[in-house]
Amino acid sequence: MRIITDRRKEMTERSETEGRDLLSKMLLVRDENGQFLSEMEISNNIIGLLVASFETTSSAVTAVMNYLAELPHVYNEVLKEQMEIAKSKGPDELLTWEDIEKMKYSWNVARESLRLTPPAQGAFRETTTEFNYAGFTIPKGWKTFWTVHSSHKNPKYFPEPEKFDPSRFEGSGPAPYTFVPFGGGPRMCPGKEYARLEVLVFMHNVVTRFKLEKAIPNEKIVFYASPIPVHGLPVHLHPHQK
Ligand code: HEM
Repeated sequence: MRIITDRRKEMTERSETEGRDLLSKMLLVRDENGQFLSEMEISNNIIGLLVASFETTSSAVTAVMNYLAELPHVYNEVLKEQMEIAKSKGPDELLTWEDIEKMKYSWNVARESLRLTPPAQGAFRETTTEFNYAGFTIPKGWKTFWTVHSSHKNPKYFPEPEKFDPSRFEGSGPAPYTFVPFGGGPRMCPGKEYARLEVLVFMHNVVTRFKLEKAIPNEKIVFYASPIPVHGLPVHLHPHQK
């Protein structure tokens, strides 16, 4: 809270009108009544953003690494795709947006990982109208919780739902609103594209350098807010032969 108070004072003294980072932008934004956000609201928003972005992405990256270590045929296909991209670049050249767009198989793998091991389990919605679901009447105004698992494991939309099969995402992919690791509708995750970038860049940098071997073969997955291997997924990294 003190950081927020000090920054507000500093910005007022300097008559700053352009936000240079998230905190200063939040200090400048006004609500529909022209009021600035309170320090408590700003603090809640920043903590909310950290919770929504950090643990989810870390869980997603960990789950992908776990599958790559466990499934050599999937790892080999990802390696092939990522090596093609790596070979097309100079030694210190950074990845570009065009490179990310080429990572089609890798993204199918990441999506299949998000389907089977989703970092977020669902979210709340308030019903705007009464409706019937599975023989139950849900009245208008009730708070409901939609879950990711019931859709992701539904054999009607995902045959052999427990099988890791990235080809489900080829072509037009799953039907709308059946693959929902980032939610859906107007409150869908705003960090979705950023998360895609983080996961794919991580995959590229690990796979093009190393083969992965799990240090604990049957490591248990536990749920805090997101699923995470109980010991943090220790792996042996074997550099590729030159
Ligand atoms: C793999 C990573 C991530 C997953 C699986 C994920 C998943 C989700 C889900 C399921 C929701 C609820 C959506 C809904 O109610 O329909 C959500 C909301 C949200 N996410 Fe993410 N998220 C991820 C990464 C991120 C990142 C990187 C950021 C920010 C940089 C972020 C920021 C948010 C915010 C602010 C909300 C609340 C949106 C609102 O209520 O309007 N998320 N996320």
